Amino acid sequence: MGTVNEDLRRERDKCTFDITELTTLFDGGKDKMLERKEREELMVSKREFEQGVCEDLLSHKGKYEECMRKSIITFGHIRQMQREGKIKITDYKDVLDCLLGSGNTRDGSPLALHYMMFMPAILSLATTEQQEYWLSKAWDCKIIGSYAQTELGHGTFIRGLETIATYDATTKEFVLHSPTITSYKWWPGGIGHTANYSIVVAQLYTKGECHGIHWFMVQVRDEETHETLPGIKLGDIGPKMGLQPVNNGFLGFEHVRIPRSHMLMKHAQVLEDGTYVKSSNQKLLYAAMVFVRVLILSDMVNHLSKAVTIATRYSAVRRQTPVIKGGPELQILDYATHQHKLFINIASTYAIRIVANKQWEIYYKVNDEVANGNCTRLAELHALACCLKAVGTSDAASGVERMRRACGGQGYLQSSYLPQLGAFTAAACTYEGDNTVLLLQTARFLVKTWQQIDSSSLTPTVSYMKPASAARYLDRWENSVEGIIHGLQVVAVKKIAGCVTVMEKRVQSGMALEDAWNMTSVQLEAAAEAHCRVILVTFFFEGISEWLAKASPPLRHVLQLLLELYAVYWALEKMVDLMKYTCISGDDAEALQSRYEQLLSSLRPHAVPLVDALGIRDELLQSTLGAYDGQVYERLMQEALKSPLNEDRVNQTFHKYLKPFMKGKL
Ligand SMILES: CCCCCCCCCCCCCCCCCC(=O)SCCNC(=O)CCNC(=O)[C@H](O)C(C)(C)COP(=O)(O)OP(=O)(O)OC[C@H]1O[C@@H](n2cnc3c(N)ncnc32)[C@H](O)[C@@H]1OP(=O)(O)O
Ligand SMILES: Cc1cc2nc3c(=O)[nH]c(=O)nc-3n(C[C@H](O)[C@H](O)[C@H](O)COP(=O)(O)OP(=O)(O)OC[C@H]3O[C@@H](n4cnc5c(N)ncnc54)[C@H](O)[C@@H]3O)c2cc1C
Repeated sequence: MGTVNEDLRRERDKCTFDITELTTLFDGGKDKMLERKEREELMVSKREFEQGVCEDLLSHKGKYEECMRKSIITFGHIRQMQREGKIKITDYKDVLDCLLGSGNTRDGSPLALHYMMFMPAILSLATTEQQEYWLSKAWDCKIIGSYAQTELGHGTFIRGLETIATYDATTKEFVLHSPTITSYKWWPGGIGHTANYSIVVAQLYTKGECHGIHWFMVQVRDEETHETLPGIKLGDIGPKMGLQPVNNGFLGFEHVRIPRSHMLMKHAQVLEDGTYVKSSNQKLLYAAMVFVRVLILSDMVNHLSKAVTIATRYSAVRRQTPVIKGGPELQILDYATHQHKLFINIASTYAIRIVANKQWEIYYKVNDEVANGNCTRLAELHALACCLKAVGTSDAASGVERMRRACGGQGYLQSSYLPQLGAFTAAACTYEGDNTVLLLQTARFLVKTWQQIDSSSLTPTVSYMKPASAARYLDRWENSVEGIIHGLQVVAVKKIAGCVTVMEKRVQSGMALEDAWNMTSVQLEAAAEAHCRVILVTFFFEGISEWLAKASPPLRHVLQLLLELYAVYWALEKMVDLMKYTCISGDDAEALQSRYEQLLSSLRPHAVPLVDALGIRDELLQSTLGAYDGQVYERLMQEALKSPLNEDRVNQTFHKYLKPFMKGKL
């Protein structure tokens, strides 16, 4: 729009640190930042980018079609980069990072699952030869894939899936069948009208015996005509709360035959004669889910970055109520309650970015170990990925909702882009494992760790449990980031220990272990969350310390404020637990509250620069409220005028219904 809103300009004039310096750290280095900017520049400069109608105004079908057009721009660009050797399948995480961070659609993409699940599943579950065959096709988008695991009847309990794959040794084929309505695959992204292949999860039967769920490559549509193949039943599942163009669908099989080579056999195999060869570790079969959970945490950074950018810029522009009679109305950003809404979410954005990067490091390390036959840390990685996915998506979802409310009524408009971000983050709380279920998986690991604490050495992410349970550790409280981390560690350990004690008592009183677990599961979920809070604050602390070593003094100061705000906020949120389990006093708690309020004031001048540093360009932010120039009111009006309802001065329903109704004729 051109001129920058005066209030926003003033915010930027006051900036005390080098924004590019912070963007460089956030992006993971200068090269990565430049690559991202170059990629985004290329993408938005494409002629096709601007064309088309606003997705929000389209029908369910229209959204799919428009998003397909736009997705091809992004995915075409990714393929081009890959053909030029700029990105490699070995750096698959980076491929996904570019894809998710620089996506140009408003509400997801029908090709998302191809990259987010289909290819990761091939990488995790296919043999080298299978990868050579399938990945090259998928990587070049010669085939488009989906991932069909969830069924109408079962999502969480995957051992209860009903789709059957029976091996026929006479023809060396598997026969896929959906025996009941509840066995129909339900939710696979892209299956509705986009994918021609899908990875399908089914109960494997060979030589009359069931060996549990396994993963199969199944062609569902003709590669040329895109017609559904015989025996395959599929379609779209209809409008959802969001992510309309992701093209989630249903899929069923009527005795569909696929070659033996289409079972993904990296970990378990069926030999030609039908002999089943078990995986050295059956949990490796779940490897793709771990990868995607790790990926989802990274994706939350994109959504939260957008939400805080929109809300913070809008809050600098929006003025409401003079605090002194006759004086100017205040920027809403100046209200402490407003800072309380915004700043923790700005801090969370930085925290989740750092934690997600650390999780990737652990993921790759453990994966290398597994590739060399060492599965010692597999359970730990699973527990970590589960709780970080659960707490990360839940924090992102509540953060986005808070940003929506921080924008008042305007935040409720689709043109603000906050409702779509809300739908993205809400979906992430459910897909790839419902958050409660995942926290209970982490709790299971924590309980086992606690029960073996004296007899075995602890893996790194739970190593704090031993010192934190020592009496000496409990006797001190310190109002500092390190002190808060100690306190949160004590809380986590005490909660886990408490759950074990309660369960033991219940079992001793005659309850079955499973019932005792179920009855204690509200506490178990909370214990897993407490453990995750330890991880989040600790990783953020470690990551910021690394950034501080590279940062110039003005930036260092702001980063320290951000870290401290994050730690103090969570100490205050968890005050009941801290009071219950540590020696924190009422005075300490009051001092923390007062420090928190000081931190809000200290961060106030840095709010706009901190979101500018997230580096989201307007074309990707796609928000009337969040654009860099802050011309909020002009954009809101412009978008409102595009509403199809404004095409007619008098809508036909006036004559058809309203007028007769008002005249008492209807
Ligand atoms: C233009 C371009 C723009 C691009 C923009 C892009 C926009 C994006 C758009 C959005 C895209 C949407 C993407 C959506 C992707 C979602 C896909 C899905 O949901 S797919 C569907 C996802 N569905 C789900 O996630 C389903 C969730 N359910 C599950 O994962 C499982 O059923 C379960 C884990 C809960 C239990 O499983 P069960 O077999 O009953 O296990 P038990 O409890 O009996 O425990 C047995 C033992 O196993 C252990 N263990 C378990 N897992 C693992 C593991 N992974 N590893 C290691 N170990 C593991 C466990 O610890 C235990 O150990 P121990 O204690 O015995 O030693
Ligand atoms: C937008 C979106 C995209 C998706 N994409 C795909 C896809 O591409 N491919 C695919 O296969 N699937 C996909 N899914 C499905 C998704 O993975 C499942 O919805 C998810 O795993 C939850 O399973 P469910 O829906 O069966 O819920 P349920 O398991 O029925 O859960 C319902 C409720 O019961 C609770 N519950 C269930 N079991 C337990 C338990 N043991 N202990 C305590 N509480 C429990 C849960 O916490 C939850 O609150 C997608 C879902 C969404 C929303």
